[in-house]
Amino acid sequence: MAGACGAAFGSMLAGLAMPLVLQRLVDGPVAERDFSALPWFIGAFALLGVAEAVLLGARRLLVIRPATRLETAMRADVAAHIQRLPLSFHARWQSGQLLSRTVSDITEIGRFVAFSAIYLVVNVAALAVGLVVLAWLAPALALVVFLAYTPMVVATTVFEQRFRVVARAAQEVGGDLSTTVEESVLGVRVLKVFGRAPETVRRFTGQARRLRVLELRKLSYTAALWWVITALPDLAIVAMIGYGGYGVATGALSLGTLMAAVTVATHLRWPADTLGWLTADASTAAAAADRYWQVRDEPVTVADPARPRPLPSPVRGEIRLEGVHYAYPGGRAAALRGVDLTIRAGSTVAVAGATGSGKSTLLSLLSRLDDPTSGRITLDGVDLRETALADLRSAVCNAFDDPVLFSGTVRDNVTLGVRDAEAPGARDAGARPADGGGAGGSGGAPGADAGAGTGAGRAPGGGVPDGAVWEALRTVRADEFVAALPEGLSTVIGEEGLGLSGGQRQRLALARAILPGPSVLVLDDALSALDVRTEREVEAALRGVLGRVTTVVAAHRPGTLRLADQVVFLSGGRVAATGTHEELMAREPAYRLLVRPPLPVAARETRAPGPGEAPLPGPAEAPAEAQVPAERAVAEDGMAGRGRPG
Ligand SMILES: Nc1ncnc2c1ncn2[C@@H]1O[C@H](COP(=O)(O)OP(=O)(O)OP(=O)(O)O)[C@@H](O)[C@H]1O
Repeated sequence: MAGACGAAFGSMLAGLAMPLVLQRLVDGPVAERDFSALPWFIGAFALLGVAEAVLLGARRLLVIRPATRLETAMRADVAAHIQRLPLSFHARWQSGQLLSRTVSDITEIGRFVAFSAIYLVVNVAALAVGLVVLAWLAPALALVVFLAYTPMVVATTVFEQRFRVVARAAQEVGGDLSTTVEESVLGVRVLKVFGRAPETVRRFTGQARRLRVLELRKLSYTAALWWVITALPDLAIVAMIGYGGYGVATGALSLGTLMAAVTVATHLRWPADTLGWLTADASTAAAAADRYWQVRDEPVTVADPARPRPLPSPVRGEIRLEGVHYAYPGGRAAALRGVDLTIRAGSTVAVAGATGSGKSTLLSLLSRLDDPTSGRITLDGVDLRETALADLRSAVCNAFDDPVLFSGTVRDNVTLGVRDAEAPGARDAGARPADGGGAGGSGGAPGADAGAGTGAGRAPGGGVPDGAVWEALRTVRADEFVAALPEGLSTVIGEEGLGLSGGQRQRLALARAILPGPSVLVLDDALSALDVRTEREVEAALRGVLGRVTTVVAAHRPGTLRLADQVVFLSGGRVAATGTHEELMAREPAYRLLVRPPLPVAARETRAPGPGEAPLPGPAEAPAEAQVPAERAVAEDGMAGRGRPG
């Protein structure tokens, strides 16, 4: 960058030297009509011209590498930073705003660094050097130029302040525009069925119009500045010619000096003219940099400790929550309020509770998507904050109710959680090179795919053998539909997994969670889109395959709750009760109401209570103390919800 500045400055000096050679030529050989030295003058002009051109080219070559490298580095840096930021940050920020900051704002900064920054420095220097040269040639003419250029500085300062505000507003609206596009594309089905597509288009058009108004305001500021910036140097030249012409006529000034002074003033027009848009560029880049640093300065609260404590090997999977509180930034009430819980290694624990009771929040803390506001969580006795995030996330895998799939193949999506070193089955891949077919429950198709996709039955992503991928798919009953896809594991599924049913997407997300062979599996309503029969099959298969894995599952359905060794019943962010499903059904009316709400009278008359279940009181016969807390629990949790799914 310094080299580029030097080259630009050199080319500017070469340009400014030409009028001085001109002065010598006019006052010397031309005035004396002695052209013997003319070739030297021509040579000097040619040399200065070539130097100016070469140095300009050098500036461009020198700057382009560091500037593009800076742009790429900033982009990579902010993208990595966004990935490190906790869940609470992502809950606050619109994705469109993040998109515009990582894409268009950094482009603005890159452009400023590559071009405008250098010329802002060099052109201001050119104006200063030009004035010094003029003062040396003819102080009176320098004064004329100086007086003309002073209002330009004032105008530019005022312009910069105003333009920056509008530039910032335009960038914000650009971010909103990206958010609207993104939401309208992701939510296209909802918008269509509720007939809201035209309204979204109207919203988009409104934002586009607001952007246009702001862009027009930017242009009107620039136009006003341009007017000042173009008019004043012209006026200066007119004044110089008038005053200088009088000086030449009276003999106070040589013709060569006047020509040189006017040429210098003309030469300074470009640096003066460009001040307008260079300042505009600087303001835009400054506003973009503000927006960039707004994200970059967000503290990474969930980070590796300075000296990470290793988890025991192998991880047993005992989890303890001690006085865990969690409050979302800006949330009205704490989502978790003093949760104490022990989850035995290898056990299956179901977390139940009304909507908004804190299930998803609790589950997200187990893999440190965020840290408790107070209290602590340990895994095999190690505080989650004391261990390396990579180790923790190898040990704990999540599947969510909203299964996010990325654009890529089925294989890419399912092997997403596997790091190269830990590829399951990689050790014994040699022993069963083509076991993709064997693992797939549907006969030859999976094997055929394994062969067709990779040639050796090994997946490219993470070095996971296709056999292991099929095994995971079979466990979650996804092997049949994947085998029926046109290219099996290599079928490209669209962004967000569109093209697959909700249940199919959930099963792929589940296969992704079990493939790395975690010690703790966290399932946040991860089977909610499956029909009851498939859910039972998947649960049974999961139990068989996962064996001693600690499983924490947020669940509503009695079938899932019954399978758990322990059910934790949350209410309003607190553990209201723990026990087996049957115990809670027998002794917790609120739990009973949640899991099996009162049936309509006709149905209640024909239905006998289940095993270990006390008869369910109807609204009329329920004891007041049993019914009120239950209803209040449900109502409170419902009230606490902000309509945002966990
Ligand atoms: N990003 C957020 N910002 C502020 N409050 C939030 C946020 N996400 C959740 N909450 C609040 O935290 C509480 C617990 O939410 P959580 O999603 O954990 O409930 P849940 O039991 O999983 O609900 P559901 O069964 O509906 O998924 C709710 O009151 C909810 O409104």
